[in-house]
Amino acid sequence: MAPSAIPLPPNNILQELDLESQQQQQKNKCLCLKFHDDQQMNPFESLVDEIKRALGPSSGIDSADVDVEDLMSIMNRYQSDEIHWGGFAHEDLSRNYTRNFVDHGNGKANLLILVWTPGKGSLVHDHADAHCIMKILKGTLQETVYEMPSETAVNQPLKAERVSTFGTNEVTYISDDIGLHCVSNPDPKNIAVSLHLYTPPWAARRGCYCFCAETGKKHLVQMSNYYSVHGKVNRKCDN
Ligand SMILES: N[C@@H](CS(=O)O)C(=O)O
Ligand SMILES: [Fe+2]
Repeated sequence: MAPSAIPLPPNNILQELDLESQQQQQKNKCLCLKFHDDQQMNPFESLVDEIKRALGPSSGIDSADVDVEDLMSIMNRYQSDEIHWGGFAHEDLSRNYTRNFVDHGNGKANLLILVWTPGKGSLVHDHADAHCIMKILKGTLQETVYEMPSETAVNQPLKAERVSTFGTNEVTYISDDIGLHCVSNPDPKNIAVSLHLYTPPWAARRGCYCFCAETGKKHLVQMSNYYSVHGKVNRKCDN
């Protein structure tokens, strides 16, 4: 059917043919534009776009209805290639790892690329009541999960539940309902890189707690400062 913006003269075949060809040209133009857009987005950018669509529009920050399995399968489908995300991944061997901001997921999330120094890792920490999905983009990461200590426990060592190793392209999930964790790069020579989706972005707003494994004592750490933002290094970063 002809679009209402272009009225079709019923008895003029030439004009009708002309209109059909105009419509076809318009369709081709649309396809070209779409193709052009897709061509401009590399597969990592398409992944970010897909994550944002899954998170939904910026209608409210609370992601109680977030579909973790859907987000995990979106992240699983992406085949990591450094050429796609290398611009975000800043390494700094003077730190255990760098936190590089990629996107805020329509205001509902924090999407970060972390670059892990060989042999170094994070402190034991919680995730500020948010979902955390992690995909390994390069190398290997080791995760130790601990039981969440009870609020009343004083001077009690944390209980380690399991240690897992994840290789490139693997995806894993943690939340405070599962427990605490720490992550490290076991490779003595090569960096590792991971993509982390936090939703809602509570850690960036409120910070998260780091725990001493021997005593269970915790302290709040601010997580709102990034080593780089959209690929550009932030010289004032202090965490
Ligand atoms: N959740 C940590 C990284 S990891 O150890 O999972 C962070 O955002 O710094
Ligand atoms: Fe974590």
